[in-house]
Amino acid sequence: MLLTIDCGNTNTVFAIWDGTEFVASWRRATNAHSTGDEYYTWLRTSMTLRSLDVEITECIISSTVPRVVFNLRVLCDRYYDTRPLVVGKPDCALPVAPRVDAGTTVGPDRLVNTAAGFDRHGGDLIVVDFGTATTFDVVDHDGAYVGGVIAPGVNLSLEALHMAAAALPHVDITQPQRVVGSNTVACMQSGIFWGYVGLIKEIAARIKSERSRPMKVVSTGGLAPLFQQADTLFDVYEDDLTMHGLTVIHKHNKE
Ligand SMILES: Nc1ncnc2c1ncn2[C@@H]1O[C@H](COP(=O)(O)OP(=O)(O)OP(=O)(O)O)[C@@H](O)[C@H]1O
Ligand SMILES: CC(C)(CO)[C@@H](O)C(=O)NCCC(=O)O
Ligand SMILES: [K+]
Repeated sequence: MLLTIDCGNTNTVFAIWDGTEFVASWRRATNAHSTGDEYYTWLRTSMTLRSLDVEITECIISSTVPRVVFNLRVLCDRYYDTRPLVVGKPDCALPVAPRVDAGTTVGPDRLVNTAAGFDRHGGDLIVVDFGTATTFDVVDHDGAYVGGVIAPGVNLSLEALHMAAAALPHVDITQPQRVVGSNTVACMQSGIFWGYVGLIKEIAARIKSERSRPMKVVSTGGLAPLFQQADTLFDVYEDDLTMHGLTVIHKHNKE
């Protein structure tokens, strides 16, 4: 079975792919100090808790945090006796090469989302991922990643307000009933929520107009449904997009 690992700046998701479907997935905080031994004991325990007895024979990793890769490699090598594919490394081929400025290192999560989006929907796509940052990945007609947009993530924006202003509390994102907040929390939630709705609309519209063609907007990440509630911002939402992309890239390298 294949172990897929999507390591973001905030969270790392581990999932097991049996060739047809994901049989389980687990999420933990990203921590560059976690060792291979720790990952293994945690995964073993997590599997036991679900009465899962599977043999992991292959592994693919996407990591936006380079330092974490070393310990994930140790996990694969020591405990599963396999050399992992690491997205973005020269020995991990992509279905279609990105077309960006020379010397640019595209985030592996964006390359994975591109491969996943193209596999499911074909080309001319905008993939919006609500992670630590909110990214827009532009996928050309042939499936190449050709660039995009990086905006501050929703939770990061809320945290920045709290950190920078003494009188602003820590708040969670939610859809406010009204735009005009009548207390501090409601004001902050309005700024981030409606500001984000505007950001998504404006950026998607400008990408479409800059490329002068219709493009499908695919969203992923836990917060996408919250924004979709307020307005029609995306054509489709897929919570498993990044994990799907890892299986697509793995398959491409095995063919
Ligand atoms: N209403 C909500 N308010 C706050 N957080 C939410 C809400 N709904 C989902 N989430 C959180 O959104 C996160 C979505 O995870 P996702 O993998 O998309 O990004 P991330 O883990 O925050 O970032 P990264 O992938 O960059 O590490 C999860 O941590 C989930 O708990
Ligand atoms: C933008 C993030 C942080 C989103 O996870 C990640 O994709 C990244 O670190 N990217 C590197 C820069 C780039 O993609 O152009
Ligand atoms: K993510």
